[in-house]
Amino acid sequence: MPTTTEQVVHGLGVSPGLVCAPWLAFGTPVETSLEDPVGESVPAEIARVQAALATVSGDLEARAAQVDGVASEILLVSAAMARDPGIVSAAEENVRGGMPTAHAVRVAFDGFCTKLEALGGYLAERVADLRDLGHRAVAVLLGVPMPGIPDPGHPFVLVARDLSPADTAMLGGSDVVGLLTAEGGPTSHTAILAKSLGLPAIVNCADLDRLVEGRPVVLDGATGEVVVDPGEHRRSEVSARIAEARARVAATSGPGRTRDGAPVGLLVNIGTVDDAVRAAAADSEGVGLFRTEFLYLGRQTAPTLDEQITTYTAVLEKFAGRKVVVRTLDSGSDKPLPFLDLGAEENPALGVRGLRVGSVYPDVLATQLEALGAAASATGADLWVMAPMVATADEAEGFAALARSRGIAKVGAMIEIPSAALRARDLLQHLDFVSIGTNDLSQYACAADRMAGGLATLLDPWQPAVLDLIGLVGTAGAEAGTPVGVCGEAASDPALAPVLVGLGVTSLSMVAPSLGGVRARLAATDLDRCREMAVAARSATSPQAARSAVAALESGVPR
Ligand SMILES: C=C(OP(=O)(O)O)C(=O)O
Ligand SMILES: [Mg+2]
Repeated sequence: MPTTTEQVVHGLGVSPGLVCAPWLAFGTPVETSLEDPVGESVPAEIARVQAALATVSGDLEARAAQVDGVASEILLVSAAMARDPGIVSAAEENVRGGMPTAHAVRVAFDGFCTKLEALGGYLAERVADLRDLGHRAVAVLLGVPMPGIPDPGHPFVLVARDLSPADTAMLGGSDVVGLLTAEGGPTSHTAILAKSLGLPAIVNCADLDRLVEGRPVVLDGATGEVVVDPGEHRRSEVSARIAEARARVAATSGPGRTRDGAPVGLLVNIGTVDDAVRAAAADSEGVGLFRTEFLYLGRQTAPTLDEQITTYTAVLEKFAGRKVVVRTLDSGSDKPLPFLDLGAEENPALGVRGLRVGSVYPDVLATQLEALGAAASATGADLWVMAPMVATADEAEGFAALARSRGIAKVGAMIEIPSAALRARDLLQHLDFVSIGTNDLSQYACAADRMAGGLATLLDPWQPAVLDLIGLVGTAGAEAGTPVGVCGEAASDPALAPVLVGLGVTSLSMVAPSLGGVRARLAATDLDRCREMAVAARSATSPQAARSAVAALESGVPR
């Protein structure tokens, strides 16, 4: 029974897991003002500005060297931003104009943030990173501790308004055992990185003001529930549940199965060769989504055929004997590339992105498919290739013909546009498999920008409308005898996994740390129960009601 001092607040659970620990706030940046003292020598102050920015950049580079994969890449991009000549000269100009040095730097960063915000889209999302760099430079100039993750020497739940990628990237080496933020959505970088680190996380929690720093909290990343000041009884109940969950995960291994033995492929999502090296060691049946964008990002020309063959061969070799699903380039919208000029677009998320870029730049798609075909025949790997952002059966047919002409045996499409889900039956006539991208499917089904934390409820994959669309694809797949995967963030939610299986999904692809929880949940649920859960979730009229309806059917199924 809860004690009277307990308080419960709610956010959006984005990385499952249960934890009980004291919470600490993310270090707040120091304020600056025009009233601060001004340095005596302008040249000396300018030199200090340059040194501070170099220190911030160097610090991030050093941190990048301590981590790897996505975290390292994120830090290196931030390090480069701190050296941006435009920012350096704006800060110098402010110093020359008589501003106190730290304030001059702060104002320079604020100016660039405003410009980025005005540009909107992908660039506007970099504002948090840029602001964070400004705070760091100010801390160096004033000789105060860097804002950021505390280091108390014991495990703690980190509480913040939102986290910049640079800070999220450092979570791995810290004592943080859970994350709670006031902002952010289910596909924010905080959510994705927390999941890749296996950290329970809740975002979009409006009630953070009710928390008193240093007090213990119980954070349930599956339900989004936060219990502040848990009583003795609650704490021992949580410890028992954590121990049980660990034991259950440890007790299951190997290919995914429901309790009564129906196979459900459990696969990993990867985005680089480094990811492949790490993920190859995980207990998975292969790769369900290899995002190939990393090969194209941050360069002025497209990667050559040979370069691509080398990369794909390296990844396929890591997964010898297991299937690897590669997605062709998903550029455009939030991933613009300088060598693929698509002109100005009013609404890039609804513009030329994904497979559509292939019709403007057919050589880029043809070269990628040729490289994939060559890598498959060199390795004899079980290669499956799918296109992103397919909207119609004609597009599926065209892509399949092109891929098959390059020697690719298994050709599929991502289902991430409602039209493709509604007419999955037509698409499947041309394809060997489909994989549902729930991140974009939610965005387009509910017309809610996937990066907009304020729209998190609309982006929740438990939205009954999204479940309906997934159900249509599952039914079409079952009729055609064609595999239907899910490779969006929804695949890593253990509570949703049986629902997806009940909707007809045959494989789930996620970051490696999520595999154990999903495998254990499936192993505890019969296929018929999965189907009942799917019906119950679709009968609900809100994500919360869907969760509750499924939880009610879980009695007797260990969580
Ligand atoms: C897996 C997906 O693709 P991405 O997140 O790369 O757009 C998705 O949209 O769910
Ligand atoms: Mg997508």
